[in-house]
Amino acid sequence: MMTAKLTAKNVSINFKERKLFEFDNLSFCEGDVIYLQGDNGSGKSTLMKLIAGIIKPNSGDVIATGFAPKKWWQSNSLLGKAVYLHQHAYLFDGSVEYNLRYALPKTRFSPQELQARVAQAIESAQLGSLLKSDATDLSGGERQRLAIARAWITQPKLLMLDEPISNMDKQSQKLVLAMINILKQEGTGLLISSHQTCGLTALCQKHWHISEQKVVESSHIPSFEQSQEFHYVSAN
Ligand SMILES: Nc1ncnc2c1ncn2[C@@H]1O[C@H](COP(=O)(O)OP(=O)(O)OP(=O)(O)O)[C@@H](O)[C@H]1O
Repeated sequence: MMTAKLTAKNVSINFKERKLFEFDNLSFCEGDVIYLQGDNGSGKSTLMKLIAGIIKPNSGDVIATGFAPKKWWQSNSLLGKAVYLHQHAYLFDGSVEYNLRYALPKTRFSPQELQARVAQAIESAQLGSLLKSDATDLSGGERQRLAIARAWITQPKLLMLDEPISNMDKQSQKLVLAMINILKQEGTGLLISSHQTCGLTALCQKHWHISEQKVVESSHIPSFEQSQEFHYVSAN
């Protein structure tokens, strides 16, 4: 099977008169684990929405290759090719269990495999005691764990996680890190945004940095320890 890949070329994004960022060529494909870094407001979420097909660039294109062709009656848009997990997780009205089981990928897994995957997600995200709770009653960190567990079950080819562990305590961060690590091992392409380095960024192999209105790619991942020290100093 061909590798699923999204390539964005000659992109520029403006909001009214203000240029947010531009770049010549970036691609995101299965197997990639990319750390997307940038200050608050630099455009990390906007870049993810562009790749997800939620917004269109002012100039440039995003091209998808390696995906199954759509049926003739379906529009061949970018939407749905890469899953975008919003910073503030969107959940459905209903219980945690309903949220986990909603729209499961019945074509990719057998019913037994799916059952096992759901059970593993509940265990990994420690949602067992919350299954019957209303998703709207969850705490912020629990909601994020649920949203990630749901994405984990579906094992998308490409997954974008927008600040996935912000506002999480250490224990929740550890759970999420372990789930994301499994997706990495399964070959899911991951694009992970964070304004600061964290345990997650240590999993990454590529670095996209939005700085001075440009998105720059490199293979150098800023180290986690260094930045902890930096934050310690800057907090005082
Ligand atoms: N639809 C829009 N119309 C106008 N301005 C927008 C729109 N979407 C985003 N912006 C602006 O673009 C800038 C970048 O927003 P974005 O959410 O992409 O940043 P970010 O890097 O993800 O920030 P943070 O780290 O704070 O989440 C912000 O100043 C925001 O106000």
